[in-house]
Amino acid sequence: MIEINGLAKTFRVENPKKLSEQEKADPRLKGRFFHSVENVSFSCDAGEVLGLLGPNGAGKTTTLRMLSTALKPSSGQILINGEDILANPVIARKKLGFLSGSTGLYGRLTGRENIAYFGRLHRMDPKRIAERIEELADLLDMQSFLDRRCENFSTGMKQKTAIARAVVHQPDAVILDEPTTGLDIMATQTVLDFIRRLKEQRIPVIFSTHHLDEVDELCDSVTVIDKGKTCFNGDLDSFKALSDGSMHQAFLTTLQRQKGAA
Ligand SMILES: Nc1ncnc2c1ncn2[C@@H]1O[C@H](COP(=O)(O)OP(=O)(O)OP(=O)(O)O)[C@@H](O)[C@H]1O
Repeated sequence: MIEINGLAKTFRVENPKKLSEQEKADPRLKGRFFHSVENVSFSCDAGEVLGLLGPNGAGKTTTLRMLSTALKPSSGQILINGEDILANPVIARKKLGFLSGSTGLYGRLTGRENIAYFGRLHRMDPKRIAERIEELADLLDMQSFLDRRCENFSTGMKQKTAIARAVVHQPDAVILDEPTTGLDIMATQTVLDFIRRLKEQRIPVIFSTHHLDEVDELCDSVTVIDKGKTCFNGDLDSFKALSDGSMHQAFLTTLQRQKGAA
Protein backbone atom coordinates (compact mmCIF):
# COMPACT_ATOMS: atom_id res chain seq x y z
CA MET A 1 0.00 0.00 0.00
CA ILE A 2 1.32 3.43 -0.97
CA GLU A 3 -0.05 6.47 0.86
CA ILE A 4 0.72 10.10 0.14
CA ASN A 5 -0.54 12.74 2.52
CA GLY A 6 -0.43 16.50 1.91
CA LEU A 7 2.62 16.38 -0.32
CA ALA A 8 4.12 19.74 -1.33
CA LYS A 9 7.16 20.94 -3.25
CA THR A 10 8.36 24.50 -3.63
CA PHE A 11 11.14 25.47 -6.03
CA ARG A 12 13.13 28.66 -5.70
CA VAL A 13 12.96 30.59 -8.96
CA GLU A 14 16.56 31.40 -9.78
CA ASN A 15 15.80 33.44 -12.87
CA PRO A 16 12.22 34.82 -13.14
CA LYS A 17 12.94 35.94 -16.73
CA LYS A 18 13.15 32.28 -17.74
CA LEU A 19 9.58 31.53 -16.64
CA SER A 20 7.02 30.94 -19.39
CA GLU A 21 4.12 33.40 -19.74
CA GLN A 22 1.86 30.65 -18.38
CA GLU A 23 4.07 30.17 -15.31
CA LYS A 24 4.22 33.95 -14.68
CA ALA A 25 0.40 34.01 -14.57
CA ASP A 26 0.20 30.83 -12.45
CA PRO A 27 -1.20 31.38 -8.92
CA ARG A 28 1.48 28.97 -7.66
CA LEU A 29 4.15 31.60 -8.33
CA LYS A 30 4.61 33.62 -5.17
CA GLY A 31 7.52 36.06 -5.32
CA ARG A 32 10.71 34.09 -5.92
CA PHE A 33 9.06 30.74 -5.19
CA PHE A 34 7.06 28.42 -7.40
CA HIS A 35 4.82 26.09 -5.41
CA SER A 36 4.81 23.33 -8.00
CA VAL A 37 2.91 20.88 -5.78
CA GLU A 38 0.83 22.41 -2.99
CA ASN A 39 -1.32 19.66 -1.58
CA VAL A 40 -1.46 16.21 -3.13
CA SER A 41 -2.86 13.16 -1.37
CA PHE A 42 -3.83 9.70 -2.60
CA SER A 43 -3.40 6.04 -1.79
CA CYS A 44 -2.92 2.90 -3.84
CA ASP A 45 -3.52 -0.54 -2.38
CA ALA A 46 -2.02 -3.92 -3.30
CA GLY A 47 -3.47 -5.19 -6.57
CA GLU A 48 -4.61 -1.72 -7.54
CA VAL A 49 -3.59 0.44 -10.50
CA LEU A 50 -3.94 4.18 -9.95
CA GLY A 51 -4.02 6.61 -12.88
CA LEU A 52 -2.59 10.04 -12.14
CA LEU A 53 -4.11 12.65 -14.43
CA GLY A 54 -3.74 16.39 -14.83
CA PRO A 55 -3.14 19.05 -17.46
CA ASN A 56 0.41 19.95 -18.58
CA GLY A 57 2.30 21.49 -15.69
CA ALA A 58 -0.18 20.25 -13.06
CA GLY A 59 2.59 18.71 -10.94
CA LYS A 60 2.35 15.00 -11.85
CA THR A 61 6.05 14.47 -12.57
CA THR A 62 7.05 16.47 -9.50
CA THR A 63 4.73 14.31 -7.39
CA LEU A 64 6.06 11.05 -8.84
CA ARG A 65 9.67 12.19 -8.44
CA MET A 66 8.99 12.86 -4.75
CA LEU A 67 7.35 9.46 -4.44
CA SER A 68 10.43 7.85 -5.98
CA THR A 69 12.68 9.78 -3.54
CA ALA A 70 14.46 11.50 -6.46
CA LEU A 71 13.15 14.80 -5.06
CA LYS A 72 12.76 15.79 -1.42
CA PRO A 73 9.29 17.15 -0.57
CA SER A 74 8.95 20.54 1.14
CA SER A 75 6.27 18.94 3.32
CA GLY A 76 3.96 15.95 3.51
CA GLN A 77 4.25 12.25 4.14
CA ILE A 78 4.87 9.18 1.97
CA LEU A 79 4.24 5.72 3.41
CA ILE A 80 4.90 2.38 1.75
CA ASN A 81 3.29 -0.47 3.66
CA GLY A 82 3.20 1.86 6.65
CA GLU A 83 6.90 2.74 6.45
CA ASP A 84 7.86 6.40 6.18
CA ILE A 85 10.09 6.49 3.10
CA LEU A 86 11.26 10.04 3.66
CA ALA A 87 12.96 8.87 6.83
CA ASN A 88 14.35 5.85 4.99
CA PRO A 89 15.08 6.70 1.33
CA VAL A 90 17.53 3.81 0.84
CA ILE A 91 14.94 1.23 1.87
CA ALA A 92 12.41 3.03 -0.32
CA ARG A 93 14.58 2.66 -3.42
CA LYS A 94 14.70 -1.10 -2.85
CA LYS A 95 10.94 -1.28 -2.47
CA LEU A 96 10.12 0.89 -5.47
CA GLY A 97 10.51 0.60 -9.21
CA PHE A 98 10.47 4.01 -10.87
CA LEU A 99 10.30 4.85 -14.56
CA SER A 100 11.04 8.53 -15.08
CA GLY A 101 10.20 10.61 -18.13
CA SER A 102 13.75 10.55 -19.48
CA THR A 103 14.94 6.99 -19.99
CA GLY A 104 18.62 7.88 -19.40
CA LEU A 105 19.98 4.62 -20.84
CA TYR A 106 23.70 4.19 -21.46
CA GLY A 107 23.90 4.31 -25.26
CA ARG A 108 27.14 2.35 -25.51
CA LEU A 109 25.71 -0.55 -23.52
CA THR A 110 23.25 -3.10 -24.89
CA GLY A 111 19.73 -3.40 -23.53
CA ARG A 112 20.76 -6.45 -21.55
CA GLU A 113 23.81 -4.66 -20.09
CA ASN A 114 21.73 -1.63 -19.09
CA ILE A 115 19.27 -3.83 -17.21
CA ALA A 116 22.01 -5.96 -15.64
CA TYR A 117 23.83 -2.85 -14.45
CA PHE A 118 20.77 -1.84 -12.41
CA GLY A 119 20.46 -5.37 -11.08
CA ARG A 120 24.04 -5.11 -9.82
CA LEU A 121 23.30 -1.72 -8.22
CA HIS A 122 20.52 -3.49 -6.34
CA ARG A 123 23.10 -6.12 -5.29
CA MET A 124 21.24 -8.94 -7.02
CA ASP A 125 22.91 -12.26 -7.57
CA PRO A 126 24.30 -12.50 -11.19
CA LYS A 127 22.39 -15.71 -11.88
CA ARG A 128 19.16 -14.13 -10.72
CA ILE A 129 19.86 -11.04 -12.86
CA ALA A 130 20.27 -13.22 -15.94
CA GLU A 131 17.04 -15.12 -15.23
CA ARG A 132 15.14 -11.96 -14.51
CA ILE A 133 16.31 -10.33 -17.77
CA GLU A 134 15.04 -13.32 -19.74
CA GLU A 135 11.71 -13.13 -17.91
CA LEU A 136 11.33 -9.40 -18.57
CA ALA A 137 12.52 -9.64 -22.16
CA ASP A 138 9.78 -12.20 -22.85
CA LEU A 139 7.10 -10.17 -21.08
CA LEU A 140 8.06 -6.93 -22.81
CA ASP A 141 8.80 -8.49 -26.19
CA MET A 142 12.45 -7.42 -26.19
CA GLN A 143 14.29 -10.53 -27.37
CA SER A 144 14.93 -9.20 -30.90
CA PHE A 145 16.92 -6.16 -29.70
CA LEU A 146 18.11 -7.08 -26.20
CA ASP A 147 21.74 -7.52 -27.29
CA ARG A 148 21.98 -4.41 -29.44
CA ARG A 149 23.50 -1.17 -28.22
CA CYS A 150 20.85 1.25 -26.95
CA GLU A 151 22.15 4.27 -28.86
CA ASN A 152 20.14 3.43 -31.97
CA PHE A 153 17.02 2.13 -30.26
CA SER A 154 13.58 3.38 -31.28
CA THR A 155 11.44 5.16 -28.66
CA GLY A 156 9.58 1.92 -27.99
CA MET A 157 12.77 -0.13 -27.54
CA LYS A 158 14.18 2.50 -25.18
CA GLN A 159 10.99 2.63 -23.14
CA LYS A 160 10.74 -1.15 -22.80
CA THR A 161 14.39 -1.33 -21.72
CA ALA A 162 13.83 1.46 -19.19
CA ILE A 163 10.77 -0.33 -17.79
CA ALA A 164 12.66 -3.63 -17.50
CA ARG A 165 15.50 -1.81 -15.76
CA ALA A 166 13.07 -0.15 -13.32
CA VAL A 167 11.59 -3.45 -12.20
CA VAL A 168 14.61 -5.78 -12.45
CA HIS A 169 14.79 -6.04 -8.64
CA GLN A 170 11.12 -7.11 -8.28
CA PRO A 171 9.98 -4.04 -6.37
CA ASP A 172 6.99 -4.02 -4.00
CA ALA A 173 5.43 -1.05 -5.81
CA VAL A 174 5.88 0.45 -9.27
CA ILE A 175 5.68 4.09 -10.35
CA LEU A 176 5.64 4.95 -14.04
CA ASP A 177 5.75 8.50 -15.39
CA GLU A 178 3.93 8.55 -18.75
CA PRO A 179 5.02 5.01 -19.70
CA THR A 180 3.29 4.98 -23.10
CA THR A 181 4.11 8.47 -24.36
CA GLY A 182 5.49 8.29 -27.89
CA LEU A 183 4.85 4.55 -28.28
CA ASP A 184 3.06 2.95 -31.23
CA ILE A 185 -0.08 0.88 -30.73
CA MET A 186 1.74 -2.47 -30.41
CA ALA A 187 4.33 -1.21 -27.93
CA THR A 188 1.61 0.57 -25.95
CA GLN A 189 -0.34 -2.67 -25.70
CA THR A 190 2.76 -4.56 -24.52
CA VAL A 191 3.35 -1.98 -21.79
CA LEU A 192 -0.32 -2.02 -20.74
CA ASP A 193 -0.26 -5.84 -20.60
CA PHE A 194 2.86 -5.62 -18.47
CA ILE A 195 1.09 -3.29 -16.02
CA ARG A 196 -1.87 -5.69 -15.97
CA ARG A 197 0.49 -8.48 -15.01
CA LEU A 198 1.90 -6.44 -12.13
CA LYS A 199 -1.66 -5.94 -10.95
CA GLU A 200 -2.28 -9.71 -11.07
CA GLN A 201 0.78 -10.09 -8.87
CA ARG A 202 -0.88 -7.61 -6.46
CA ILE A 203 1.87 -5.05 -6.92
CA PRO A 204 0.47 -1.52 -6.59
CA VAL A 205 1.11 0.54 -9.73
CA ILE A 206 0.83 4.30 -10.03
CA PHE A 207 1.18 5.77 -13.47
CA SER A 208 0.71 9.21 -14.98
CA THR A 209 -0.77 9.59 -18.41
CA HIS A 210 -2.64 11.90 -20.76
CA HIS A 211 -4.36 8.91 -22.37
CA LEU A 212 -7.77 8.54 -20.79
CA ASP A 213 -8.51 5.34 -22.72
CA GLU A 214 -5.61 3.67 -20.87
CA VAL A 215 -7.07 4.76 -17.56
CA ASP A 216 -10.44 3.37 -18.57
CA GLU A 217 -8.84 0.08 -19.62
CA LEU A 218 -6.53 -0.46 -16.67
CA CYS A 219 -7.11 1.66 -13.61
CA ASP A 220 -9.04 0.87 -10.46
CA SER A 221 -8.67 4.36 -9.12
CA VAL A 222 -8.06 7.84 -10.44
CA THR A 223 -6.38 10.91 -9.01
CA VAL A 224 -6.60 14.21 -10.85
CA ILE A 225 -4.32 17.07 -9.93
CA ASP A 226 -4.51 20.61 -11.19
CA LYS A 227 -2.17 23.46 -10.34
CA GLY A 228 -0.47 21.34 -7.71
CA LYS A 229 -3.61 20.27 -5.83
CA THR A 230 -5.64 17.07 -5.80
CA CYS A 231 -9.02 17.79 -7.32
CA PHE A 232 -10.31 14.23 -7.58
CA ASN A 233 -9.59 11.00 -5.73
CA GLY A 234 -11.79 7.99 -6.21
CA ASP A 235 -12.49 4.76 -8.00
CA LEU A 236 -12.89 4.57 -11.76
CA ASP A 237 -16.66 4.20 -11.59
CA SER A 238 -17.14 7.31 -9.47
CA PHE A 239 -14.83 9.21 -11.85
CA LYS A 240 -16.89 8.16 -14.86
CA ALA A 241 -20.12 8.89 -13.01
CA LEU A 242 -19.11 12.56 -12.94
CA SER A 243 -20.22 12.67 -16.54
CA ASP A 244 -22.43 9.85 -17.77
CA GLY A 245 -19.44 7.59 -18.50
CA SER A 246 -17.38 9.91 -20.71
CA MET A 247 -13.78 9.93 -19.49
CA HIS A 248 -12.94 13.20 -21.26
CA GLN A 249 -15.96 15.00 -19.88
CA ALA A 250 -15.32 13.62 -16.39
CA PHE A 251 -11.76 14.96 -16.54
CA LEU A 252 -12.96 18.41 -17.64
CA THR A 253 -15.63 18.37 -14.93
CA THR A 254 -13.06 17.80 -12.16
CA LEU A 255 -11.01 20.73 -13.47
CA GLN A 256 -14.04 23.02 -13.72
CA ARG A 257 -15.14 22.10 -10.19
CA GLN A 258 -11.66 22.95 -8.94
CA LYS A 259 -11.77 26.33 -10.72
CA GLY A 260 -15.17 27.03 -9.18
CA ALA A 261 -13.85 26.17 -5.71
CA ALA A 262 -10.75 28.41 -6.08
N1 LIG B 1 13.15 22.32 -10.79
C1 LIG B 1 12.12 23.15 -11.00
N2 LIG B 1 12.23 24.48 -10.77
C2 LIG B 1 11.18 25.32 -10.98
N3 LIG B 1 9.96 24.92 -11.42
C3 LIG B 1 9.79 23.61 -11.67
C4 LIG B 1 10.85 22.65 -11.49
N4 LIG B 1 10.39 21.41 -11.83
C5 LIG B 1 9.09 21.60 -12.21
N5 LIG B 1 8.75 22.91 -12.12
C6 LIG B 1 7.45 23.50 -12.48
O1 LIG B 1 6.42 22.86 -11.75
C7 LIG B 1 5.25 22.74 -12.55
C8 LIG B 1 4.80 21.29 -12.54
O2 LIG B 1 5.71 20.52 -13.37
P1 LIG B 1 5.53 18.96 -13.62
O3 LIG B 1 6.62 18.57 -14.55
O4 LIG B 1 5.44 18.26 -12.32
O5 LIG B 1 4.12 18.90 -14.35
P2 LIG B 1 3.38 17.69 -15.08
O6 LIG B 1 2.00 17.61 -14.49
O7 LIG B 1 4.20 16.46 -15.01
O8 LIG B 1 3.28 18.22 -16.58
P3 LIG B 1 3.29 17.44 -18.00
O9 LIG B 1 1.95 16.80 -18.14
O10 LIG B 1 3.46 18.59 -18.96
O11 LIG B 1 4.43 16.48 -18.00
C9 LIG B 1 5.61 23.28 -13.94
O12 LIG B 1 5.13 24.62 -14.05
C10 LIG B 1 7.12 23.23 -13.95
O13 LIG B 1 7.68 24.21 -14.81
